[in-house]
Amino acid sequence: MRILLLGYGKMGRSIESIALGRGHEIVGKIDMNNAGDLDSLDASKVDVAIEFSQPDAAFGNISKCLEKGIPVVSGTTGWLDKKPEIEKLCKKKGGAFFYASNFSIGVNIFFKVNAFLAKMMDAYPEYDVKVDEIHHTEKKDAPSGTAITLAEGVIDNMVRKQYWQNENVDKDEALSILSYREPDVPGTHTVTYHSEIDDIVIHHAAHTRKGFALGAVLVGEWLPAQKGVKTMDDFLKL
Ligand SMILES: NC(=O)C1=CN([C@@H]2O[C@H](COP(=O)(O)OP(=O)(O)OC[C@H]3O[C@@H](n4cnc5c(N)ncnc54)[C@H](OP(=O)(O)O)[C@@H]3O)[C@@H](O)[C@H]2O)C=CC1
Ligand SMILES: O=C(O)C1=N[C@H](C(=O)O)C[C@H](O)C1
Repeated sequence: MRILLLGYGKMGRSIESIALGRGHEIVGKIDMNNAGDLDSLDASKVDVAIEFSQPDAAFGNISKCLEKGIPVVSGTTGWLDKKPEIEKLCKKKGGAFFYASNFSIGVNIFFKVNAFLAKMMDAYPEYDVKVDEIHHTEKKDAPSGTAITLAEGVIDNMVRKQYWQNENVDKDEALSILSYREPDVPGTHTVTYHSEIDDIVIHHAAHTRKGFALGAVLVGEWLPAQKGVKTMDDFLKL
């Protein structure tokens, strides 16, 4: 597979290492310094683009690739207000686009457990629920994309929670997401149900970025044979 890396920071480098180990070729690396090179890129030399850049760069990167007919795997968080536009462009161009807030298999299992637990806890209003996330201090967005997906999983399955806020809020209908930044933490997420009597806690802690990077490469191997807007549910069939 000939892979174009959009974003060559912590994730781009980790994806490069996994991709080379699986026998793939890296045909280009785009970061802030050479972002203009994407405009003149020859799309016939690329099978798939893997995009882990930053919130203000993702939309431009992805739309340029889709315009050129390059399938795109994106993991950048913090730009999702513009995702509907990308999905429209993908359909218009007959292309392939994949987004996930988290590419780790473990987190995607955790998402399913979270939705199941929220449905069960809907019948027990004595429990309040919150989401905590901890990431490294260089992270540009808050809350994390993963925390937002977890919050959406609760809200979709629990009648009493209607929206999330990125602060501690004491309202029955609001779900608090609390964000913490600490050196070197790859990504830790916790969902806690608290009552006067006890706590029920589900927790995922990434030990390294390998799980995110491997997931992105595996999706990159799969996506070029697909058409349309795809998600982890299409890929993993959990
Ligand atoms: N979905 C998932 O599973 C995961 C998602 N992420 C997300 O991926 C993104 C990247 O994370 P991470 O690698 O840790 O961040 P880094 O800050 O380490 O890397 C970001 C990279 O993007 C580059 N960049 C900046 N502007 C552009 C541009 N216009 N075009 C292309 N590249 C550009 C930066 O270049 P320069 O170095 O020159 O500034 C840098 O190389 C974040 O949004 C993060 O939340 C992270 C882990 C897992
Ligand atoms: O920025 C990161 O590092 C991570 N970002 C993703 C997110 O915002 O959820 C995924 C992972 O937690 C690491």
